[in-house]
Amino acid sequence: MGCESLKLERLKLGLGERSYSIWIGGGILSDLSQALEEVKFPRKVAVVANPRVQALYGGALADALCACDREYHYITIADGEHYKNWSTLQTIYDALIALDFDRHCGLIALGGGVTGDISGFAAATFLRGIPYIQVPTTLLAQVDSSVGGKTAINHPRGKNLIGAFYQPRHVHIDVHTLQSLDAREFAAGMAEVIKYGVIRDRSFFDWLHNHRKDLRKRKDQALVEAVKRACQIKANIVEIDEKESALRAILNFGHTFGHAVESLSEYRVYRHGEAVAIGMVVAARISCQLGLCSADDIDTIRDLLRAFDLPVDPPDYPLDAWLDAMKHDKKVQRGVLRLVLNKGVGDCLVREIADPAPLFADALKELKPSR
Ligand SMILES: NC(=O)c1ccc[n+]([C@@H]2O[C@H](COP(=O)([O-])OP(=O)(O)OC[C@H]3O[C@@H](n4cnc5c(N)ncnc54)[C@H](O)[C@@H]3O)[C@@H](O)[C@H]2O)c1
Ligand SMILES: O=C(O)C(=O)C[C@@H](O)[C@H](O)[C@H](O)COP(=O)(O)O
Ligand SMILES: [Zn+2]
Repeated sequence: MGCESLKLERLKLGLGERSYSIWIGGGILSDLSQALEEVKFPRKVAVVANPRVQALYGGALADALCACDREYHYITIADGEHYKNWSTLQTIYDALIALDFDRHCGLIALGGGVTGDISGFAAATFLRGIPYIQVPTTLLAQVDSSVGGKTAINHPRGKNLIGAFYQPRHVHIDVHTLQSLDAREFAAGMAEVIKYGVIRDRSFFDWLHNHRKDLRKRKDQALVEAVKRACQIKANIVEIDEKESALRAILNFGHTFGHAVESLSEYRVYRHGEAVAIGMVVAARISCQLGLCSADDIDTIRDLLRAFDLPVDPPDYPLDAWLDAMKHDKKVQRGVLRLVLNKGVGDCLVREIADPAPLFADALKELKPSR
């Protein structure tokens, strides 16, 4: 693991008056003032974080907020995917009301994707919308959830079923925060990074393969490059289709099955990224069955996931349970499941699947760990 000095990278996500910058650097957590001034962020701020992240980075962020003359308050939420729910959202609303927040106050989400998604949804709905900033501290949040404005909470029957599209004013990514992540969380983030290569960019996929050792060692330069390329791919897609009327659905590769893995296991067993890793292998298998990729392509994808110690084998639930869980996927149209399928490695498409049962039965049989 290393902390070399790094150039600040600035990306732009262009959405007219809702455009914002994504800054990526090392050690930039303590230097938020320029970004806050650029977006005229409110003077009264609430930072949402869980106890672990608050203990690690709350002090540095508090110093940064003091340095730019912000009145700040911390709102502490419980740690874990199974707390991405109504009750935690209510905790945030209660705190904002107790702090006399008005529309000229702002939220900062400091943490992983759970904190980012729930804080973003609180910001979207409190007083019908207050400004917020994403300060992601997991790899998954830095490459995916902090960018693009999908905010949500889970429902026991399905992932992210209650939410809103609501863009942040700024995304502030400090890759040095990734040094304190445990190995499992780091790997979970790599699943979403690999996703971008599979759906959109073969050269990025190959770069990930060639730099897997540096990435596993969390070398700063490799991390910045991976985060930057991932955010750029996502930003390009969101700029074209902010609200997922078409193209954006490809960012859901591996998620139809992955979300079913999460909800069937009650959000307590698999990290989101782990579930997506399994879901991508299932999607690749179905792509192969439909003639869109070769068996070698499945192996290529699975091998890179395994190189980061990600799970690739679907857990053992009955076929009916899988099919029922996938009914709640947001890509379903008029009751028909739509899957994102890879064309080789580096390209993909979305296809309606009128009769998913035989395809999934076959994929699950083929992917049984004993083969
Ligand atoms: N909105 C989107 O576009 C989008 C995209 C992808 C995923 N998501 C959502 O993101 C969530 C998953 O996010 P996640 O993987 O970041 O999980 P998470 O937010 O639960 O964070 C994982 C763990 O890492 C800890 N942590 C955070 N930063 C740390 C750090 N720097 N050092 C040490 N520990 C740290 C957290 O306390 C937590 O225990 C899911 O709910 C998923 O649905 C949303
Ligand atoms: O940004 C998107 O669009 C994505 O689909 C990114 C996914 O990685 C992410 O997990 C997202 O939250 C899933 O969206 P959902 O609409 O299926 O809940
Ligand atoms: Zn995801």
